[in-house]
Amino acid sequence: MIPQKVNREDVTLKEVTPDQETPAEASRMILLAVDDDPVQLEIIAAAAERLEYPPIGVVRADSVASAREAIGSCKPDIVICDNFLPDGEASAVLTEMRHRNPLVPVIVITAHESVPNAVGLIKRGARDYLVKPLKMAEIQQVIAGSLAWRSEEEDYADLIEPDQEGEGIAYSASPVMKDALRLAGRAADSDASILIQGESGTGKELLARFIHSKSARRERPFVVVNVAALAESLVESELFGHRKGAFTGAQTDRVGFFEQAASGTLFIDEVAEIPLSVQVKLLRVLQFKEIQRVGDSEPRSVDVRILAASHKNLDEMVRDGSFREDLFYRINVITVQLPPLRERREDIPHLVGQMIRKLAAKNRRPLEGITQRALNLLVGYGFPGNVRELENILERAVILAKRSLIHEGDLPAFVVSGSTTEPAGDSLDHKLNNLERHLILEALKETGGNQSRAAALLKITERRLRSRLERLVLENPYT
Ligand SMILES: Nc1ncnc2c1ncn2[C@@H]1O[C@H](COP(=O)(O)OP(=O)(O)OP(=O)(O)O)[C@@H](O)[C@H]1O
Repeated sequence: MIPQKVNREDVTLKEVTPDQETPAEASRMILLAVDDDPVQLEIIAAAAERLEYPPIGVVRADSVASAREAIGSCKPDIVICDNFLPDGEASAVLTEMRHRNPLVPVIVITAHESVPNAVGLIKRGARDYLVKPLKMAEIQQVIAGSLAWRSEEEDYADLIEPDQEGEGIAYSASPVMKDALRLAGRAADSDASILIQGESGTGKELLARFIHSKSARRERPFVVVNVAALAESLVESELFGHRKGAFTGAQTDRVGFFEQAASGTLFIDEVAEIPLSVQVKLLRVLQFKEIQRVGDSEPRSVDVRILAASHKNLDEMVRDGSFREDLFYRINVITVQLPPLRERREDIPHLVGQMIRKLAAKNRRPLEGITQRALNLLVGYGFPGNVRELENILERAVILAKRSLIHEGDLPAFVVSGSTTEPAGDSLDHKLNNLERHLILEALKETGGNQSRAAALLKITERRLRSRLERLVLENPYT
């Protein structure tokens, strides 16, 4: 069975003014029912649809494969899945759901004799189980219980506590992130150089500021230099300064970043971009704590703590000779690896809360929070641009929102239909895919989902548009 697509018209709020909006409309949910027995599917659907609150749209699937597809395309808020399916077991559906969005409750249907098996699944993250033969009242109870559990866990509007400033590193529940923060906190007070690695937008600069603020140098300057933003020929003079007349264009003496950071911390962002010829000079600075301005014959002593960051794999660069091994060991006394956001999805609700508060204040918008459905879509999105991308998406939503909560319709189309759960966000191919996805979705939105007109807008044939949609694992969310 091809997972039956829920009609987004049914589940998306359209133009609803704050006065018209009821709490029920604000939190319309999607239930994915997975069973190869059509009778059981009907019982689940009837039970769900008869629940008065919250209103639920039901998507049906009859195999692991079609459930996987539906999880990707329909972004369920709750899953009820039979333990045994023709092509596999509920555990496969549970794994897929937890990978895509660990906050979505999964309920397993089991025969009486297989209850121990279902209990095993609960240990692996399933929310509850239902024993056959299914009874409407029990299904409704389990659904209501699971969703109540969700709102207890994630009372999103309340995440925005009045006394939170919304600045700084957000609280994290992710074990990997906690380890990274613990390590950074322990190393902060030493003078050791720290290398912060992580994809773009994972918070490397924010972490560097955190380390500085926890160090004995906190009252001294924190200076940031982004090497990628400097012309290659100027990296040396920007870092170390220059004397008047040292080269064409050096009209005055200039203090470099090292001297600006005297007694404080210098954060060298995109350290991998330092040309080899300057790397050897940086190594000398770290060894002897002396810098030499370009055009100067005398070295000057400097006392600076170095924090460096890169989204590139410096190990690999050392191996291929584009980064000096001795410099690598100097700047890498301690390495803190920041995980991509898609690997710590459990932190998204809290980040969202903190950011909405900050952005609402910044943009002077009376925003109170986000609907459960909209948050659910964010948790399920891939975030190739990590926390920075989340912040950009929320800023747009805060500005667009017509009501006191951010709704699904305030999120960009690529989040709603999002298929960016693919790995690694840094390659050119990945970025191009995202751009293409974005442009296609914009065209589809503009034409109300009409593919032939969207293709005309994009100046490609409809056939080509269809093949693009397929290649990008994208479906037309406006049909
Ligand atoms: N853990 C976090 N808590 C709250 N905000 C965060 C967190 N991580 C990142 N941000 C926010 O996301 C944005 C990007 O963070 P930052 O500039 O530190 O990332 P980066 O890894 O240095 O990016 P790049 O590699 O592109 O320089 C910033 O606005 C920052 O405040």
